[in-house]
Amino acid sequence: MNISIVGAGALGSYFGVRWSKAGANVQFIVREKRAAQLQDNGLKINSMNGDDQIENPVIVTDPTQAAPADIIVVSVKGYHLESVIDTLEKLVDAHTYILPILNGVKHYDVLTNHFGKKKVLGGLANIIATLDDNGHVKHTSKIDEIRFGPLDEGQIEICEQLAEISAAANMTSVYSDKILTDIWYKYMFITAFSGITTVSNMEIGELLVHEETKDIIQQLLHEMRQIAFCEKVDLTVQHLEKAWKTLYSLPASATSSMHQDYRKGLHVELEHLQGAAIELASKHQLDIPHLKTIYGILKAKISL
Ligand SMILES: NC(=O)C1=CN([C@@H]2O[C@H](COP(=O)(O)OP(=O)(O)OC[C@H]3O[C@@H](n4cnc5c(N)ncnc54)[C@H](OP(=O)(O)O)[C@@H]3O)[C@@H](O)[C@H]2O)C=CC1
Ligand SMILES: CC(C)(CO)C(=O)C(=O)O
Repeated sequence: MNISIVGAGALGSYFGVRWSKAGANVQFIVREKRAAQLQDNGLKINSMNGDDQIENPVIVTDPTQAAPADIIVVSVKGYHLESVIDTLEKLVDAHTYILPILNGVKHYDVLTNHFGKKKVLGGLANIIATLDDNGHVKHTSKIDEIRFGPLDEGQIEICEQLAEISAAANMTSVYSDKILTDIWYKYMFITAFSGITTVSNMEIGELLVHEETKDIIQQLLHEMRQIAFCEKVDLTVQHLEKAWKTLYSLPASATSSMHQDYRKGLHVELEHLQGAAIELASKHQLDIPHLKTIYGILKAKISL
């Protein structure tokens, strides 16, 4: 299988290396700075599930020079999505599918508006990873799950092919026949988790102490569930319980990637996650006071 990765950051590099080692032809579509780093240092992953590396990754800076791909994995941050549309236009041909693995849902509208619903597969990732100063992947928990599935009947075959190569890779992969629900479950979870950790600048262990704080998290999850319902995605009470259980299962020092980015002074996906949720709520005239409060405070904090 030929896989192009657009966004060779933490996630794109991690899964790209694992697929490559399983026998896929993987090329990384990158900008000049990342290209230089990959040429100088190679592509390595340091992982609790086993280190791995590609000495000479296939690096492409001009998308018109890229080899045709069966699947283009999009793993940029939400705020960079618009900037890769041009690149994707040069990469997509009649046979190519796009697999986004960003958090959130807003990118599905952007991608399907440009490329059509038949082209865009459903995907998400559950992993805690970042790039170190050498541009190597630091994967810091046992979880390294990529989850994907068809959003359209015509996508079943390509998802099955991806499942086959992924099963041979040293990572966890799940072919889901209810990927839209999975994407929304993750969106509910991450919007609450990233919102509360970033706004408070606190880790999860510190946040699960007082009933009053826990109530805010519950309300955030509940508001996200209401938005999902209006978008015709039925997140059940069991989904809420699962989110709650997951929060309790995390080590006390765990936090969201948004909070980690905030602490490093990096740009955060506020508009892509909480901002987009507020837009959807407003379309459905839903009252979501907790999400709006978190968003309003974060907006002020990140513009400091
Ligand atoms: N990190 C994590 O643990 C998790 C992240 N996620 C989600 O996955 C998504 C990706 O996150 P993550 O991997 O951490 O992000 P990173 O910031 O590590 O990687 C994003 C990469 O996209 C590249 N990029 C941006 N614009 C372009 C462009 N125009 N052309 C080519 N490459 C480009 C950046 O490269 P450059 O160096 O050129 O800027 C960067 O390397 C996010 O939505 C995040 O929320 C989900 C689960 C866990
Ligand atoms: C919660 C986690 C680590 C799960 O993948 C995540 O998606 C994030 O923090 O962005």
